[in-house]
Amino acid sequence: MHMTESHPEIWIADDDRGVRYVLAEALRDAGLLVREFSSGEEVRAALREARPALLLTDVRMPGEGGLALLSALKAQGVGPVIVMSAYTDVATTAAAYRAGAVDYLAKPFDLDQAVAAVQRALADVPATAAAPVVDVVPAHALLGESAAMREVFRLIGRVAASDLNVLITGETGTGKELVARALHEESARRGKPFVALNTAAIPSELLESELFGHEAGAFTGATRRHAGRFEQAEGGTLFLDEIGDMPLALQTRLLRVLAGGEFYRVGGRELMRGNVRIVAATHQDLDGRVAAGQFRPDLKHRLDVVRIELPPLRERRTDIPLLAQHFLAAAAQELRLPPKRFSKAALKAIAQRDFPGNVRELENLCRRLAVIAAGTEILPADLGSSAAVPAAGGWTDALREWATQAIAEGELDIHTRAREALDQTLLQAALAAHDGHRQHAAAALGVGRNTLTRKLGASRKRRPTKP
Ligand SMILES: Nc1ncnc2c1ncn2[C@@H]1O[C@H](COP(=O)(O)OP(=O)(O)OP(=O)(O)O)[C@@H](O)[C@H]1O
Repeated sequence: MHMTESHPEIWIADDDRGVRYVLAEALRDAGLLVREFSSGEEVRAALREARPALLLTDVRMPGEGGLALLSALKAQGVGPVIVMSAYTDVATTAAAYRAGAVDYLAKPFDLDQAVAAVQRALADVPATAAAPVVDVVPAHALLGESAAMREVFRLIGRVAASDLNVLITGETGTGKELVARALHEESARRGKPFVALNTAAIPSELLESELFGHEAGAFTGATRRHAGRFEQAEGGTLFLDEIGDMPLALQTRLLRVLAGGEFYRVGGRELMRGNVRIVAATHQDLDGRVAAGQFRPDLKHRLDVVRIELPPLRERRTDIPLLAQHFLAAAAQELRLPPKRFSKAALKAIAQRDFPGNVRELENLCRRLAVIAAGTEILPADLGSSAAVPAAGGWTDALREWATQAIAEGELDIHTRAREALDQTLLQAALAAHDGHRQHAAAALGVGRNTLTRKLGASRKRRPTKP
Protein backbone atom coordinates (compact mmCIF):
# COMPACT_ATOMS: atom_id res chain seq x y z
CA MET A 1 0.00 0.00 0.00
CA HIS A 2 3.01 2.26 0.27
CA MET A 3 3.97 1.45 -3.29
CA THR A 4 4.33 4.19 -5.79
CA GLU A 5 6.35 4.08 -8.95
CA SER A 6 8.53 7.01 -8.01
CA HIS A 7 9.25 5.82 -4.48
CA PRO A 8 10.81 2.42 -4.66
CA GLU A 9 10.67 0.31 -1.55
CA ILE A 10 13.25 -1.33 0.61
CA TRP A 11 12.15 -4.81 1.63
CA ILE A 12 13.30 -6.39 4.84
CA ALA A 13 13.01 -10.15 5.34
CA ASP A 14 13.76 -11.39 8.84
CA ASP A 15 11.88 -13.73 11.14
CA ASP A 16 13.02 -11.67 14.09
CA ARG A 17 10.40 -8.99 14.64
CA GLY A 18 12.69 -6.87 16.75
CA VAL A 19 15.37 -6.68 14.10
CA ARG A 20 12.78 -5.90 11.45
CA TYR A 21 11.31 -3.17 13.56
CA VAL A 22 14.48 -1.27 14.45
CA LEU A 23 15.87 -1.61 10.96
CA ALA A 24 12.64 -0.45 9.35
CA GLU A 25 12.46 2.53 11.68
CA ALA A 26 16.04 3.53 10.95
CA LEU A 27 15.48 3.31 7.22
CA ARG A 28 12.25 5.27 7.45
CA ASP A 29 14.08 7.90 9.44
CA ALA A 30 16.49 8.08 6.55
CA GLY A 31 13.56 8.89 4.27
CA LEU A 32 13.08 5.49 2.68
CA LEU A 33 9.92 3.48 2.14
CA VAL A 34 10.08 0.13 3.86
CA ARG A 35 8.09 -3.08 3.72
CA GLU A 36 8.59 -5.93 6.15
CA PHE A 37 8.41 -9.69 5.65
CA SER A 38 8.87 -12.47 8.14
CA SER A 39 9.80 -15.23 5.70
CA GLY A 40 11.23 -15.97 2.29
CA GLU A 41 7.88 -17.32 1.16
CA GLU A 42 6.20 -13.99 1.91
CA VAL A 43 8.78 -12.20 -0.16
CA ARG A 44 8.20 -14.59 -3.07
CA ALA A 45 4.47 -13.99 -2.92
CA ALA A 46 4.95 -10.23 -2.92
CA LEU A 47 7.29 -10.47 -5.88
CA ARG A 48 4.40 -11.52 -8.07
CA GLU A 49 3.10 -8.00 -8.04
CA ALA A 50 5.97 -5.76 -7.04
CA ARG A 51 9.71 -5.33 -7.03
CA PRO A 52 11.86 -3.90 -4.28
CA ALA A 53 14.54 -1.34 -4.94
CA LEU A 54 16.62 -3.36 -2.54
CA LEU A 55 16.16 -6.38 -0.34
CA LEU A 56 17.73 -6.86 3.06
CA THR A 57 17.44 -10.46 4.09
CA ASP A 58 18.47 -12.61 7.01
CA VAL A 59 20.35 -15.80 6.15
CA ARG A 60 18.54 -18.13 8.52
CA MET A 61 14.79 -18.07 8.56
CA PRO A 62 12.32 -20.86 9.04
CA GLY A 63 11.41 -22.23 5.62
CA GLU A 64 13.31 -20.69 2.81
CA GLY A 65 16.59 -19.19 4.00
CA GLY A 66 18.06 -15.93 2.83
CA LEU A 67 20.67 -17.44 0.54
CA ALA A 68 18.11 -19.45 -1.41
CA LEU A 69 15.96 -16.38 -1.65
CA LEU A 70 18.95 -14.41 -2.81
CA SER A 71 19.72 -16.80 -5.66
CA ALA A 72 16.10 -16.88 -6.74
CA LEU A 73 15.98 -13.10 -6.82
CA LYS A 74 19.25 -12.86 -8.67
CA ALA A 75 17.95 -15.31 -11.26
CA GLN A 76 14.98 -13.00 -11.79
CA GLY A 77 17.23 -10.00 -12.07
CA VAL A 78 15.97 -8.44 -8.86
CA GLY A 79 18.63 -6.57 -7.00
CA PRO A 80 20.55 -5.44 -5.10
CA VAL A 81 20.40 -7.71 -2.06
CA ILE A 82 22.10 -7.16 1.28
CA VAL A 83 22.47 -10.20 3.48
CA MET A 84 22.35 -10.08 7.28
CA SER A 85 23.45 -12.85 9.55
CA ALA A 86 24.58 -13.68 13.03
CA TYR A 87 26.72 -16.39 11.48
CA THR A 88 29.82 -14.55 10.49
CA ASP A 89 32.07 -17.33 9.45
CA VAL A 90 34.01 -17.02 6.23
CA ALA A 91 31.95 -19.68 4.53
CA THR A 92 28.58 -17.98 5.06
CA THR A 93 29.95 -14.58 4.19
CA ALA A 94 31.65 -15.81 1.06
CA ALA A 95 28.60 -17.81 0.02
CA ALA A 96 26.50 -14.67 0.29
CA TYR A 97 28.83 -12.70 -1.93
CA ARG A 98 29.11 -15.52 -4.40
CA ALA A 99 25.37 -15.77 -4.61
CA GLY A 100 25.35 -12.13 -5.59
CA ALA A 101 24.85 -10.14 -2.40
CA VAL A 102 26.21 -6.62 -2.66
CA ASP A 103 26.93 -6.37 1.03
CA TYR A 104 26.94 -8.39 4.22
CA LEU A 105 25.87 -7.13 7.61
CA ALA A 106 27.05 -9.08 10.62
CA LYS A 107 24.49 -9.13 13.43
CA PRO A 108 24.32 -7.38 15.73
CA PHE A 109 25.01 -4.44 13.48
CA ASP A 110 25.07 -0.80 14.02
CA LEU A 111 21.95 0.86 12.58
CA ASP A 112 23.89 3.72 11.03
CA GLN A 113 26.11 1.20 9.35
CA ALA A 114 23.05 -0.63 7.99
CA VAL A 115 21.50 2.56 6.65
CA ALA A 116 24.81 3.53 5.07
CA ALA A 117 25.06 0.11 3.42
CA VAL A 118 21.57 0.50 1.98
CA GLN A 119 22.32 3.96 0.66
CA ARG A 120 25.57 2.79 -0.85
CA ALA A 121 23.88 -0.13 -2.56
CA LEU A 122 21.09 2.08 -3.92
CA ALA A 123 23.67 4.46 -5.33
CA ASP A 124 25.44 1.59 -7.08
CA VAL A 125 22.43 0.24 -8.98
CA PRO A 126 22.34 -1.30 -11.56
CA ALA A 127 23.86 -4.34 -10.00
CA THR A 128 25.79 -6.68 -12.23
CA ALA A 129 24.59 -10.07 -13.37
CA ALA A 130 24.43 -12.81 -10.80
CA ALA A 131 27.44 -14.95 -10.12
CA PRO A 132 26.89 -18.70 -10.32
CA VAL A 133 25.63 -20.09 -7.06
CA VAL A 134 27.71 -22.68 -5.30
CA ASP A 135 25.92 -24.47 -2.52
CA VAL A 136 28.65 -26.62 -1.12
CA VAL A 137 30.94 -24.38 0.88
CA PRO A 138 34.05 -25.78 2.45
CA ALA A 139 34.40 -25.32 6.18
CA HIS A 140 37.27 -23.20 7.45
CA ALA A 141 39.15 -23.27 10.64
CA LEU A 142 39.37 -19.50 10.69
CA LEU A 143 37.43 -18.65 13.82
CA GLY A 144 36.40 -15.41 15.44
CA GLU A 145 33.42 -13.41 16.52
CA SER A 146 35.02 -10.09 17.39
CA ALA A 147 34.06 -7.10 15.30
CA ALA A 148 37.59 -7.10 13.90
CA MET A 149 37.38 -10.69 12.69
CA ARG A 150 33.92 -10.17 11.25
CA GLU A 151 35.38 -7.40 9.19
CA VAL A 152 38.15 -9.74 8.06
CA PHE A 153 35.59 -12.38 7.03
CA ARG A 154 33.66 -9.75 5.15
CA LEU A 155 36.75 -8.64 3.28
CA ILE A 156 37.69 -12.21 2.44
CA GLY A 157 34.21 -12.86 1.13
CA ARG A 158 34.38 -9.72 -0.90
CA VAL A 159 37.73 -10.13 -2.56
CA ALA A 160 38.17 -13.90 -2.71
CA ALA A 161 36.38 -14.26 -6.02
CA SER A 162 38.30 -11.43 -7.66
CA ASP A 163 41.80 -11.99 -8.89
CA LEU A 164 43.15 -8.97 -7.06
CA ASN A 165 46.45 -9.31 -5.28
CA VAL A 166 46.04 -9.17 -1.52
CA LEU A 167 48.48 -8.05 1.13
CA ILE A 168 47.86 -9.47 4.60
CA THR A 169 49.48 -7.67 7.50
CA GLY A 170 49.62 -8.59 11.16
CA GLU A 171 51.94 -9.68 13.95
CA THR A 172 53.33 -13.16 14.05
CA GLY A 173 50.76 -15.88 14.72
CA THR A 174 47.71 -13.77 13.95
CA GLY A 175 46.51 -16.12 11.23
CA LYS A 176 47.89 -14.59 8.06
CA GLU A 177 48.45 -17.92 6.39
CA LEU A 178 44.97 -19.11 7.32
CA VAL A 179 43.52 -16.00 5.72
CA ALA A 180 45.56 -16.63 2.59
CA ARG A 181 44.19 -20.19 2.45
CA ALA A 182 40.65 -18.95 2.98
CA LEU A 183 41.08 -16.51 0.10
CA HIS A 184 42.17 -19.41 -2.07
CA GLU A 185 39.43 -21.79 -0.92
CA GLU A 186 36.73 -19.21 -1.48
CA SER A 187 37.94 -18.34 -4.95
CA ALA A 188 37.39 -20.01 -8.30
CA ARG A 189 40.99 -21.21 -7.96
CA ARG A 190 40.03 -23.72 -5.28
CA GLY A 191 40.85 -27.14 -6.63
CA LYS A 192 44.06 -25.72 -8.05
CA PRO A 193 47.23 -25.60 -5.96
CA PHE A 194 47.80 -23.31 -3.01
CA VAL A 195 51.55 -22.91 -2.75
CA ALA A 196 53.25 -21.14 0.13
CA LEU A 197 56.76 -19.78 0.22
CA ASN A 198 58.27 -18.23 3.31
CA THR A 199 60.66 -15.65 1.96
CA ALA A 200 62.45 -15.26 5.28
CA ALA A 201 63.10 -18.97 5.74
CA ILE A 202 65.03 -19.50 2.52
CA PRO A 203 68.61 -18.34 1.97
CA SER A 204 68.54 -15.42 -0.41
CA GLU A 205 70.79 -17.11 -2.96
CA LEU A 206 68.28 -19.94 -3.33
CA LEU A 207 65.19 -17.79 -3.33
CA GLU A 208 65.24 -17.01 -7.01
CA SER A 209 65.34 -20.63 -8.09
CA GLU A 210 62.74 -21.51 -5.47
CA LEU A 211 60.41 -18.95 -7.00
CA PHE A 212 61.09 -19.39 -10.67
CA GLY A 213 62.70 -22.82 -10.87
CA HIS A 214 65.92 -23.69 -12.62
CA GLU A 215 67.27 -25.76 -15.47
CA ALA A 216 69.67 -28.62 -14.93
CA GLY A 217 73.17 -27.22 -14.65
CA ALA A 218 72.03 -23.67 -13.95
CA PHE A 219 74.33 -23.55 -10.95
CA THR A 220 76.47 -25.89 -8.89
CA GLY A 221 74.23 -28.50 -7.37
CA ALA A 222 71.44 -27.99 -9.88
CA THR A 223 71.52 -31.49 -11.22
CA ARG A 224 67.95 -31.63 -12.40
CA ARG A 225 65.41 -29.24 -13.75
CA HIS A 226 63.31 -27.92 -10.93
CA ALA A 227 59.88 -26.33 -11.15
CA GLY A 228 59.66 -23.15 -9.10
CA ARG A 229 56.77 -22.17 -6.89
CA PHE A 230 55.31 -20.04 -9.65
CA GLU A 231 55.03 -23.08 -11.87
CA GLN A 232 53.77 -25.27 -9.04
CA ALA A 233 51.02 -22.80 -8.28
CA GLU A 234 49.83 -22.60 -11.89
CA GLY A 235 46.13 -21.78 -11.98
CA GLY A 236 46.09 -21.39 -8.21
CA THR A 237 47.41 -19.10 -5.52
CA LEU A 238 50.97 -18.33 -4.54
CA PHE A 239 51.32 -17.23 -0.93
CA LEU A 240 54.48 -15.20 -0.33
CA ASP A 241 54.98 -15.03 3.39
CA GLU A 242 57.30 -12.49 5.03
CA ILE A 243 57.49 -10.56 1.80
CA GLY A 244 59.12 -7.67 3.65
CA ASP A 245 62.28 -9.76 3.94
CA MET A 246 62.71 -10.28 0.23
CA PRO A 247 66.11 -9.04 -1.01
CA LEU A 248 65.95 -6.00 -3.28
CA ALA A 249 67.35 -7.78 -6.34
CA LEU A 250 64.64 -10.39 -6.14
CA GLN A 251 62.01 -7.73 -5.60
CA THR A 252 62.99 -6.31 -8.96
CA ARG A 253 62.66 -9.71 -10.57
CA LEU A 254 59.31 -10.39 -8.93
CA LEU A 255 58.03 -7.02 -10.01
CA ARG A 256 58.90 -7.77 -13.62
CA VAL A 257 57.10 -11.08 -13.44
CA LEU A 258 54.03 -9.54 -11.90
CA ALA A 259 53.97 -6.75 -14.47
CA GLY A 260 54.49 -8.97 -17.49
CA GLY A 261 53.11 -12.29 -16.30
CA GLU A 262 56.18 -13.98 -17.82
CA PHE A 263 59.41 -15.36 -16.47
CA TYR A 264 62.41 -17.54 -17.23
CA ARG A 265 63.65 -20.35 -15.05
CA VAL A 266 67.11 -19.73 -13.68
CA GLY A 267 69.46 -20.72 -16.49
CA GLY A 268 66.51 -21.23 -18.80
CA ARG A 269 65.69 -19.87 -22.24
CA GLU A 270 62.06 -20.82 -22.43
CA LEU A 271 59.72 -17.98 -21.60
CA MET A 272 57.14 -19.18 -19.08
CA ARG A 273 53.66 -17.70 -18.81
CA GLY A 274 51.92 -18.01 -15.52
CA ASN A 275 48.40 -17.59 -14.26
CA VAL A 276 48.89 -17.23 -10.56
CA ARG A 277 47.19 -15.10 -7.97
CA ILE A 278 49.60 -13.56 -5.51
CA VAL A 279 48.72 -13.24 -1.86
CA ALA A 280 51.54 -11.73 0.18
CA ALA A 281 51.94 -11.32 3.91
CA THR A 282 54.23 -9.46 6.25
CA HIS A 283 54.55 -8.72 9.92
CA GLN A 284 56.71 -5.74 9.11
CA ASP A 285 55.71 -2.19 8.43
CA LEU A 286 55.99 -2.32 4.66
CA ASP A 287 55.43 1.39 4.24
CA GLY A 288 58.26 1.99 6.66
CA ARG A 289 60.52 -0.32 4.67
CA VAL A 290 59.61 1.52 1.51
CA ALA A 291 60.47 4.82 3.18
CA ALA A 292 63.78 3.35 4.33
CA GLY A 293 64.63 2.23 0.80
CA GLN A 294 64.43 -1.46 1.71
CA PHE A 295 61.35 -2.27 -0.26
CA ARG A 296 60.46 -1.22 -3.79
CA PRO A 297 57.50 1.12 -3.78
CA ASP A 298 56.34 -0.13 -7.18
CA LEU A 299 56.33 -3.72 -5.94
CA LYS A 300 54.45 -2.73 -2.83
CA HIS A 301 51.94 -1.02 -5.03
CA ARG A 302 51.40 -4.22 -7.04
CA LEU A 303 51.03 -6.45 -3.99
CA ASP A 304 49.06 -4.07 -1.83
CA VAL A 305 45.94 -3.85 -4.01
CA VAL A 306 43.66 -5.01 -1.23
CA ARG A 307 44.92 -5.01 2.31
CA ILE A 308 43.66 -7.25 5.06
CA GLU A 309 44.91 -6.29 8.50
CA LEU A 310 44.80 -8.89 11.23
CA PRO A 311 44.74 -7.24 14.64
CA PRO A 312 46.78 -8.84 17.42
CA LEU A 313 44.85 -11.13 19.74
CA ARG A 314 45.07 -8.66 22.65
CA GLU A 315 42.97 -6.27 20.58
CA ARG A 316 40.23 -8.84 20.03
CA ARG A 317 39.99 -10.53 23.39
CA THR A 318 36.40 -11.58 22.81
CA ASP A 319 37.77 -14.19 20.41
CA ILE A 320 39.94 -15.80 23.05
CA PRO A 321 37.36 -18.05 24.80
CA LEU A 322 36.08 -19.36 21.48
CA LEU A 323 39.57 -20.07 20.19
CA ALA A 324 40.77 -21.56 23.46
CA GLN A 325 37.86 -24.01 23.65
CA HIS A 326 38.36 -24.95 20.04
CA PHE A 327 42.10 -25.56 20.45
CA LEU A 328 41.62 -27.55 23.65
CA ALA A 329 39.09 -29.85 22.04
CA ALA A 330 41.15 -30.18 18.87
CA ALA A 331 44.29 -31.06 20.82
CA ALA A 332 42.49 -33.70 22.88
CA GLN A 333 41.10 -35.25 19.74
CA GLU A 334 44.36 -35.15 17.86
CA LEU A 335 46.39 -36.54 20.75
CA ARG A 336 43.68 -39.06 21.66
CA LEU A 337 43.35 -37.69 25.17
CA PRO A 338 40.18 -37.57 27.24
CA PRO A 339 38.33 -34.31 26.54
CA LYS A 340 38.80 -31.46 29.01
CA ARG A 341 37.04 -28.20 29.48
CA PHE A 342 37.85 -24.82 30.92
CA SER A 343 36.24 -23.64 34.12
CA LYS A 344 34.59 -20.24 33.77
CA ALA A 345 37.31 -18.64 35.87
CA ALA A 346 40.07 -20.19 33.78
CA LEU A 347 38.53 -18.92 30.56
CA LYS A 348 38.25 -15.49 32.07
CA ALA A 349 41.86 -15.57 33.18
CA ILE A 350 43.03 -16.66 29.75
CA ALA A 351 41.06 -13.91 28.05
CA GLN A 352 42.90 -11.35 30.16
CA ARG A 353 46.32 -12.46 29.09
CA ASP A 354 48.44 -10.78 26.51
CA PHE A 355 49.67 -13.19 23.93
CA PRO A 356 52.77 -11.79 22.26
CA GLY A 357 52.74 -14.86 20.00
CA ASN A 358 49.04 -14.29 19.32
CA VAL A 359 46.81 -17.16 18.21
CA ARG A 360 49.75 -19.51 17.80
CA GLU A 361 50.75 -18.95 21.42
CA LEU A 362 47.20 -19.52 22.61
CA GLU A 363 47.06 -22.69 20.56
CA ASN A 364 50.31 -23.93 22.13
CA LEU A 365 49.06 -23.15 25.61
CA CYS A 366 45.88 -25.14 24.99
CA ARG A 367 47.82 -28.10 23.65
CA ARG A 368 49.98 -28.02 26.75
CA LEU A 369 46.92 -27.89 28.98
CA ALA A 370 45.30 -30.76 27.12
CA VAL A 371 48.32 -32.85 28.05
CA ILE A 372 49.37 -31.68 31.50
CA ALA A 373 46.34 -30.30 33.36
CA ALA A 374 45.35 -32.87 35.95
CA GLY A 375 41.55 -32.88 36.13
CA THR A 376 38.95 -32.82 33.39
CA GLU A 377 38.22 -29.23 34.29
CA ILE A 378 40.99 -26.72 33.78
CA LEU A 379 41.25 -24.25 36.64
CA PRO A 380 43.04 -20.90 36.80
CA ALA A 381 45.80 -22.54 38.84
CA ASP A 382 46.58 -24.83 35.89
CA LEU A 383 47.42 -21.89 33.69
CA GLY A 384 50.68 -20.98 35.35
CA SER A 385 51.83 -17.42 35.61
CA SER A 386 50.94 -15.07 32.85
CA ALA A 387 52.09 -11.66 33.89
CA ALA A 388 55.48 -11.29 32.31
CA VAL A 389 58.13 -10.34 34.82
CA PRO A 390 58.60 -6.67 34.02
CA ALA A 391 61.60 -6.63 31.79
CA ALA A 392 62.89 -3.48 30.21
CA GLY A 393 62.80 -0.15 31.95
CA GLY A 394 61.72 -1.54 35.31
CA TRP A 395 63.53 -3.11 38.21
CA THR A 396 65.80 -5.17 35.96
CA ASP A 397 67.39 -1.97 34.69
CA ALA A 398 67.99 -0.79 38.23
CA LEU A 399 69.34 -4.21 39.12
CA ARG A 400 71.69 -4.20 36.18
CA GLU A 401 72.99 -0.80 37.16
CA TRP A 402 73.55 -1.91 40.73
CA ALA A 403 75.26 -5.14 39.62
CA THR A 404 77.53 -3.32 37.19
CA GLN A 405 78.64 -0.95 39.89
CA ALA A 406 79.05 -3.71 42.49
CA ILE A 407 81.15 -5.73 40.07
CA ALA A 408 83.27 -2.69 39.30
CA GLU A 409 83.82 -2.21 43.00
CA GLY A 410 84.97 -5.79 43.34
CA GLU A 411 82.16 -6.95 45.62
CA LEU A 412 82.16 -10.70 46.16
CA ASP A 413 78.67 -11.68 47.35
CA ILE A 414 76.67 -9.97 44.63
CA HIS A 415 74.44 -12.90 43.83
CA THR A 416 73.54 -13.65 47.45
CA ARG A 417 72.74 -10.06 48.20
CA ALA A 418 70.64 -9.64 45.09
CA ARG A 419 68.68 -12.81 45.81
CA GLU A 420 68.03 -11.65 49.29
CA ALA A 421 66.77 -8.30 48.11
CA LEU A 422 64.53 -10.03 45.60
CA ASP A 423 63.13 -12.42 48.21
CA GLN A 424 62.48 -9.58 50.60
CA THR A 425 60.63 -7.54 48.03
CA LEU A 426 58.43 -10.46 47.06
CA LEU A 427 57.77 -11.48 50.68
CA GLN A 428 56.83 -8.01 51.74
CA ALA A 429 54.52 -7.56 48.79
CA ALA A 430 52.78 -10.85 49.55
CA LEU A 431 52.54 -10.26 53.29
CA ALA A 432 51.15 -6.79 52.70
CA ALA A 433 48.57 -8.17 50.32
CA HIS A 434 47.48 -10.81 52.85
CA ASP A 435 47.52 -8.76 56.05
CA GLY A 436 50.60 -10.52 57.35
CA HIS A 437 49.04 -13.98 57.07
CA ARG A 438 52.06 -16.15 56.32
CA GLN A 439 50.34 -19.15 54.88
CA HIS A 440 48.30 -17.09 52.46
CA ALA A 441 51.33 -15.03 51.49
CA ALA A 442 53.29 -18.21 50.81
CA ALA A 443 50.49 -19.59 48.65
CA ALA A 444 50.30 -16.34 46.72
CA LEU A 445 54.01 -16.54 45.95
CA GLY A 446 53.86 -20.18 45.06
CA VAL A 447 56.28 -21.24 47.80
CA GLY A 448 55.76 -23.41 50.86
CA ARG A 449 55.13 -21.90 54.26
CA ASN A 450 58.41 -23.27 55.57
CA THR A 451 60.32 -21.67 52.76
CA LEU A 452 58.66 -18.38 53.53
CA THR A 453 59.47 -18.61 57.21
CA ARG A 454 63.05 -19.58 56.47
CA LYS A 455 63.48 -16.67 54.15
CA LEU A 456 61.95 -14.27 56.63
CA GLY A 457 64.30 -15.58 59.30
CA ALA A 458 67.29 -15.33 57.02
CA SER A 459 66.56 -11.74 56.31
CA ARG A 460 66.15 -10.90 59.99
CA LYS A 461 69.52 -12.33 60.78
CA ARG A 462 71.13 -10.27 58.11
CA ARG A 463 69.06 -7.18 58.35
CA PRO A 464 72.00 -4.85 58.95
CA THR A 465 73.51 -5.81 55.58
CA LYS A 466 72.24 -3.46 52.96
CA PRO A 467 71.82 -4.91 49.50
N1 LIG B 1 41.26 -17.06 13.59
C1 LIG B 1 41.81 -18.26 13.77
N2 LIG B 1 41.05 -19.32 14.00
C2 LIG B 1 41.61 -20.54 14.21
N3 LIG B 1 42.93 -20.77 14.19
C3 LIG B 1 43.75 -19.74 13.98
C4 LIG B 1 43.23 -18.43 13.76
N4 LIG B 1 44.27 -17.60 13.56
C5 LIG B 1 45.37 -18.35 13.66
N5 LIG B 1 45.08 -19.64 13.91
C6 LIG B 1 46.06 -20.73 14.12
O1 LIG B 1 47.19 -20.15 14.73
C7 LIG B 1 48.39 -20.62 14.13
C8 LIG B 1 49.14 -19.47 13.50
O2 LIG B 1 48.44 -19.01 12.37
P1 LIG B 1 49.19 -18.61 11.01
O3 LIG B 1 50.31 -19.53 10.72
O4 LIG B 1 48.16 -18.43 9.96
O5 LIG B 1 49.77 -17.19 11.47
P2 LIG B 1 50.72 -16.19 10.68
O6 LIG B 1 50.21 -14.84 10.95
O7 LIG B 1 50.85 -16.64 9.26
O8 LIG B 1 52.07 -16.39 11.48
P3 LIG B 1 53.58 -16.02 11.02
O9 LIG B 1 53.59 -14.56 10.73
O10 LIG B 1 54.36 -16.35 12.25
O11 LIG B 1 53.86 -16.89 9.85
C9 LIG B 1 47.97 -21.69 13.15
O12 LIG B 1 48.05 -22.94 13.75
C10 LIG B 1 46.55 -21.33 12.82
O13 LIG B 1 45.82 -22.47 12.48
